[in-house]
Amino acid sequence: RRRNVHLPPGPKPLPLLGNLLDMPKSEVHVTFRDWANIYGKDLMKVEMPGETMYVISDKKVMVDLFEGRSVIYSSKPTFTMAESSGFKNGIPLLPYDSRLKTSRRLLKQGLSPAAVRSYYPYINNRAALFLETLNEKPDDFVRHFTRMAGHTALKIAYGYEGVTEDDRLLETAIQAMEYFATVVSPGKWLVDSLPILDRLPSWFPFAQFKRIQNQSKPVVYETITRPFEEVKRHLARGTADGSLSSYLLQSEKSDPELEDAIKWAATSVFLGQFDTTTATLSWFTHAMVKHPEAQKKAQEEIDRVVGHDRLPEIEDRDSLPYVNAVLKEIFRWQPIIAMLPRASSQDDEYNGYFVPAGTYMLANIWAVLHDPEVYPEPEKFLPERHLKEGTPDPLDVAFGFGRRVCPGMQVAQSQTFETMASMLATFDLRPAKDAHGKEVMPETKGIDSLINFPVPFKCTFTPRSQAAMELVHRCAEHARSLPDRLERWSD
Ligand code: HEM
Repeated sequence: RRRNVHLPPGPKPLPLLGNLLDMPKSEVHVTFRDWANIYGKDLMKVEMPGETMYVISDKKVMVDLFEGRSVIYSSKPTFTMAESSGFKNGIPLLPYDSRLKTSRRLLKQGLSPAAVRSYYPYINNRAALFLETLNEKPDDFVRHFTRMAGHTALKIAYGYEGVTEDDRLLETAIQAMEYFATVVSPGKWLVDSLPILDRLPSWFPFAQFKRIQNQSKPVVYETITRPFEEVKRHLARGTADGSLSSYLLQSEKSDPELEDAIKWAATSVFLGQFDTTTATLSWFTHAMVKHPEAQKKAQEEIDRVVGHDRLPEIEDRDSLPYVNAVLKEIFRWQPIIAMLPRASSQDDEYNGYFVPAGTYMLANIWAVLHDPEVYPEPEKFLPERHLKEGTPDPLDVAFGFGRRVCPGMQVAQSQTFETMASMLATFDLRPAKDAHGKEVMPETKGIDSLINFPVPFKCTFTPRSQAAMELVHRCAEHARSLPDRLERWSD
């Protein structure tokens, strides 16, 4: 019926196996970029057993489809493995249906610009407490990032206090996130391409995936239910503060389905925040250790603009263009989500190519952010490129597009900016030394997972001065003395 309409080009598939044998073990986004340079950046067809993927490596096509034709391209592929592991109602996995639209509406209210501004004082204070723990136990810096982001996420989502060293809620959530990263792994689980396998009993030989599902479910259930029930108890007693879930429970009409959507909206804030923030701040630390010249420039800017009598705050972002350029370059150089999965929900045609309903669309945002024609020498960490007029803003790509754009992007940018600027104001970040006193530069390599973390590395955090540490203690003391309530700002 469709004359002059073709399927997109791609590497030659084998019968049944498709391109499975051509797939690399790691850094799939790099291989897809290389293939796109041969077969086409707009749409490229990659065949997997039971699934045909269209890979997009061009920003204009992403914008055309995900924003211009968002009614067709805002759905998600079915992740059977993740759904049966307890994440069925998780917002990132929802198809584009009425449940998703309700969830996005709730998140829009809960993370509105005014709501996010109401979190600023809390995020600023958390940074001061973080710096104090960093000074006490510098080797545990990644763990401190996770606890700071986890604490902030619990506060925003539930108004929850008291994350202590052995806090079960945070530990359970970390476990849930680990399960999420395992079970949402495009191409890893045969059951995603052959959903009928999901009916196998867990005792069945080779049904290891069923056992993972059974282990994940109670962990996910506890993560979504326990803090939410606590909020409802606080609301009944009149002691709840302005957290996202207490605000939504009060402002929305009482209805079990809506309550379930609020519960999952709060969970998605909680789970959406701490791994992404930890990974971004880990790459920032890595970049500063390897690029002392960029670190020095950022510190000079902070010293000049903010001075030495206070810590930088989120509100200083516009006055610190170089630090802001460092932030942009981190999100460009090491996007923590390299590829975005989407699905088309009806037949379509683009640039002469046929896109059948239900096609698995994969946006290679890493390829866009590493395009040498847009970002010369893309492998290099060069914050200066963002100070040049006309350089496309990587933040427009790193947080996704259209109706599925990351709803937490303002929170994410606020917390990462505040933490980066405060660390630079008070510490020098340097490579660790070996037994002979020689500096050991960390290798720039990501671990192979859903979220792009750097491989573990060592470094040192040296206080920039005695006065800087006194400032940290003063600010941390002040943060501890404040009432820990979130007061909601009105829109
Ligand atoms: C460092 C930071 C972060 C990055 C780089 C990031 C990036 C992304 C990306 C690329 C998407 C997919 C967008 C798309 O498909 O077009 C996404 C979705 C999402 N993010 Fe984030 N994110 C970050 C932090 C956060 C935070 C702090 C929250 C919560 C407060 C959050 C909540 C979510 C949720 C709920 C979704 C699913 C939205 C949907 O499917 O409709 N993220 N994020």
